[in-house]
Amino acid sequence: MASLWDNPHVSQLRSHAMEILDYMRAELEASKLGLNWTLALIVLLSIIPAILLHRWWSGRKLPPSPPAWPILGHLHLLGTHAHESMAQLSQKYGPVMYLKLGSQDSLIISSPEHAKEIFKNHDLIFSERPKLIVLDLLVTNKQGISFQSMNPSWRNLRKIFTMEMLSPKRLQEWQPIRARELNHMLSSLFEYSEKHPNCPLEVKAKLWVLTTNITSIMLVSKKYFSDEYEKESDEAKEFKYVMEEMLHLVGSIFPADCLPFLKWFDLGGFEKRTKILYPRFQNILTEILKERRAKRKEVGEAYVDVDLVDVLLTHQEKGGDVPVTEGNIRGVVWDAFAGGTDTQLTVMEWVMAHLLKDQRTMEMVKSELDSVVGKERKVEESDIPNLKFLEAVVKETFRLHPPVPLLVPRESTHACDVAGYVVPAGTRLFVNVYAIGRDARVWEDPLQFKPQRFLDGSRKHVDLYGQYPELMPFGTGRRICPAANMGLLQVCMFMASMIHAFDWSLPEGIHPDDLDMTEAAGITTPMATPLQAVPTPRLPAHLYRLPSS
Ligand code: HEM
Repeated sequence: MASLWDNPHVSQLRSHAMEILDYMRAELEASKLGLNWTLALIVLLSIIPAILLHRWWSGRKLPPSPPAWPILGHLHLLGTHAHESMAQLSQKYGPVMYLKLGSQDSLIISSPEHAKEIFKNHDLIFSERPKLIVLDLLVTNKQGISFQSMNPSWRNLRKIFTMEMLSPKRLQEWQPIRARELNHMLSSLFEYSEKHPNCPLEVKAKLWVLTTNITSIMLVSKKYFSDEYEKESDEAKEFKYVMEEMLHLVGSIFPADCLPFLKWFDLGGFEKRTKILYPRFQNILTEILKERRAKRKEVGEAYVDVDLVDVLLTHQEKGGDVPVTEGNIRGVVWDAFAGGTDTQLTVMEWVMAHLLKDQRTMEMVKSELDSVVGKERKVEESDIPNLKFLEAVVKETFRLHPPVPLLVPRESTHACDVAGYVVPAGTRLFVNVYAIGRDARVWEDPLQFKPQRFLDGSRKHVDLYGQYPELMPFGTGRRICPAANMGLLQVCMFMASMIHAFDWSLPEGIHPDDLDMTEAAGITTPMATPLQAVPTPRLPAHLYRLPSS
């Protein structure tokens, strides 16, 4: 980071002050004034540069900003979809924009160049997460990875999480679980299509069962869900309710976060809901940990870790310089459930919607699948690197519908310079990857769904791992999503399997042009109207049978 003294104005001021000081010293010696006078003058003269420096710093400009209202600042300019409002405002006020959200200073970045500048020059300054009321209430969430400060505990947990859940070796070890659960879903879709030919189903609901089961098996070796909600156990229903409500609350803007004086009023009842929910969430985790500890005790030394909770418990037992606490374990379990479900579901629902809207592209995906996989077997994970067109479809969907459109907000720990503007300490950073993905300066025909752009031309090499600021749905820098590899693998694998095994069509009477492509409001952006589609099997019937049946 450039030091303040590197700035030409500052160093000029400094050398003037030094010259004056030298001159005064010489004069003092010549006039033989007393020591007290000398000291007083030195103190006085050292204050002058500080005052000048302060004036210079405070005279520098904040980034451009719309006219603000008293108290509300710019809050009134944000609609239900903050990323869309911010994208529109930045058309007028530029890609580096300052908003005052109530009392909260906020920096909105909407261009790849400035996103790159921030993460290249100031990633460390912007690596803290904001202190939100919801996190004070959901105490353990702050002790996991996503919302913890950048301290040794965060580093340790991120390392354990990456090595023990997401390393290539681990991903390979979990493969049979993904395959088994995926087969369950394909088989249940087949049964459904036999029993209810030409009847639509909610695509996301099916994918929810699949992704949540896989996540919960990896975390706690537990499969909570079956295909029919009515048949769910009370435990599964409670789990589903608590997770959905928690995600909703974490993604909501509590009015008092922007206007602290509202803390006494709990507008919208968010605090009350959070306080009721938290013990229910803790009860679920307490049960999981109680069962697991009992099992570990029963088996004794011969016990082998089978999932992430086990790994964390082992680290806890071992102790070490950076201990893993009970709160850390609960926090990481929450991170994986929250981070790992809605994000993937959102992008998969949009992939299906775009392909149903654009049947020509759907046919191209199928034709690639038929040539790489054929119709005599199901898709396997080893096929994924060969499905280049599908990969382009997934990238194009991430471009138009990044599941976390403003990334997870960060907050600056020190003042810094961005694009020549001053950004005070404590400023909240929103990188609008939604706006960047639709920027006409960056993308040709930005609003059109054109996967080919990733197969030829200048975007051919763009990947999703945080190296290309024009496309970074997983974020970048120190806080980049640690599970991007797993998320992408699952999205590609599930989409490939669903499209390979079934012909999908829109419900009768819905024309592709009439499909509602609006986004729901929230921290993630699924379709406002959940996608309904009709599956028709396209493989030989025996391929849908489960091995045991
Ligand atoms: C399509 C799938 C996914 C998307 C689009 C996504 C997106 C993101 C984004 C945008 C961030 C914030 C990055 C930043 O601040 O720069 C993030 C952080 C995180 N994600 Fe993901 N994610 C996905 C899947 C997952 C999965 C499957 C898991 C876990 C099983 C996960 C766990 C996390 C965690 C723990 C963090 C916090 C990292 C930190 O603060 O150090 N994510 N993710």
